[in-house]
Amino acid sequence: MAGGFGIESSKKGVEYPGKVTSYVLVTCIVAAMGGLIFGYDIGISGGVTSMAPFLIKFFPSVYHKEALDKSTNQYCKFDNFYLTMFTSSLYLAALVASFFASWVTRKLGTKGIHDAWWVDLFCRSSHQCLCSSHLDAHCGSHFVRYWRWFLHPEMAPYKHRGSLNIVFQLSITIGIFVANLVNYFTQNIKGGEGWRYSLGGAMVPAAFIFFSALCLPNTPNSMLERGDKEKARAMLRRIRGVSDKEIEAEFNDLLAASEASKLVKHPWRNLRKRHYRPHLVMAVLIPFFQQLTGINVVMFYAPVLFKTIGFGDNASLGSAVITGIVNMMSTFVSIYGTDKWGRRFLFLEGGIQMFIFQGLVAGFIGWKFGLTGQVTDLPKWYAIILVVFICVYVSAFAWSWGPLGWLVPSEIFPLEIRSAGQSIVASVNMFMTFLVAQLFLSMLCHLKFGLFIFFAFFVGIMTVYIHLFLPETKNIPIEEMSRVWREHWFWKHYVPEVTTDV
Ligand SMILES: OC[C@H]1O[C@](O)(CO)[C@@H](O)[C@@H]1O
Repeated sequence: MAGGFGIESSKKGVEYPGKVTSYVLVTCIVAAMGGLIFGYDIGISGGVTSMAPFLIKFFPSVYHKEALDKSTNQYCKFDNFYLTMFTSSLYLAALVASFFASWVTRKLGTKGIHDAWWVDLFCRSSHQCLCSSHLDAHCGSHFVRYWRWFLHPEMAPYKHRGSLNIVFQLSITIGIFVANLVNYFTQNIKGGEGWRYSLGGAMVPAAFIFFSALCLPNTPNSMLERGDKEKARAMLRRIRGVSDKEIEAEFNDLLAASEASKLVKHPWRNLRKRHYRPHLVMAVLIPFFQQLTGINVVMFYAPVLFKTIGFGDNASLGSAVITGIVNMMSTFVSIYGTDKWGRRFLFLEGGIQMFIFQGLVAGFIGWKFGLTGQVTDLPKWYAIILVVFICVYVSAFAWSWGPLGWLVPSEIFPLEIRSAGQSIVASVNMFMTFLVAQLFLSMLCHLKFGLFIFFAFFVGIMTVYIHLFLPETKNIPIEEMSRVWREHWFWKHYVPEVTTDV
């Protein structure tokens, strides 16, 4: 039964039969393609903004400061409000969209939201054309992108839920890597128009998603929410790949949860109730902290960052490809380990590793660039070590906060507050992503190498926070999740044994 709700399941540790059917796999893969396009957008803009022809065309003042004025303090050479708006505006659009996603999901079901991808395709086609104006609006089509994956945790058998869910993050990292690679090659296109291909390339995954979205099914939960009982049963059977009889227990639990959730008239108000305090706190703090790892400094601005520390054009974009590969490959560690070692272990290990290597990056940059940001010669070994440090930091994020920052929130909400809770997660994530994207270059200019100490400080805090407040959620069916709070040393004061008010 949905955790923290009146009709709590008494079957502690209940096991529902189910296989990883091809249906589950295909559904997860197709849905995860949403991540691909998200990742592409993350990876593409930083590379483009480091390309001279792009800067000359749209940001000539930045170009002059960066390329021509050799006396410039290195920390500040890219600091420009409009340049960061070019990247951050995407996440502002996504923020607005994530508010509507909850409503659309309830009205149209999960499939309705997938089908809204045509909006995306349309916007992407216009994207490249619009690029000839000063600040490309970037299109508000991020509408549903961040939302959709959350709707699927119940489709995976709970013992594999972690690994399957992380396919979404994996696809984000693939998207980022592809974008890095595209930038690396387009920068050399003759005539200086390479950036057009980079930005226009986003249409490819958009088209893929449009066509594949047509085959995505609704989840059983979503069908139940809209009253299609028999269809929901058939879908659950298909997804689990077992007989009618074997899904009976799970179906009845889903049904009861769904009926209970229909009684809920005010999910937003409910979320503020005391026994949902742990959920609310996690919904805000997990995405908040995920972005305060500073990961998007590397993901968005790696080429700009590498140029800042003295790399040439090719080396900057090449190094971004390397961080992209590391990010992608390390996500497999999480896919392998999350259901084996648990969420807490990965969070804690990843946090400690990020803390150490962010400190090293800060120390290393500070050592050569000091407070003035003036530097004359940078030996090759220095550059290599710095890239290695950044890669070790990225790998830690990629097997911890990256995937788990989505996975854990997707599995802790009981059905009756799920859409409201997940709306908060997506909104906080997008808001923080926007802030980091918008403020990074200016913070680098003012805090200098201390910026990496700033992020390391938050990584320290979030690691302690996880240690103290996040219960282990591996191998717990979503319907039984409330017990992890009831058994937690702190949250048990908020989540009583039986809760009746909805
Ligand atoms: O792989 C790195 C990417 O992962 C995310 O945290 C999303 O989970 C993005 O904000 C980041 O750019």
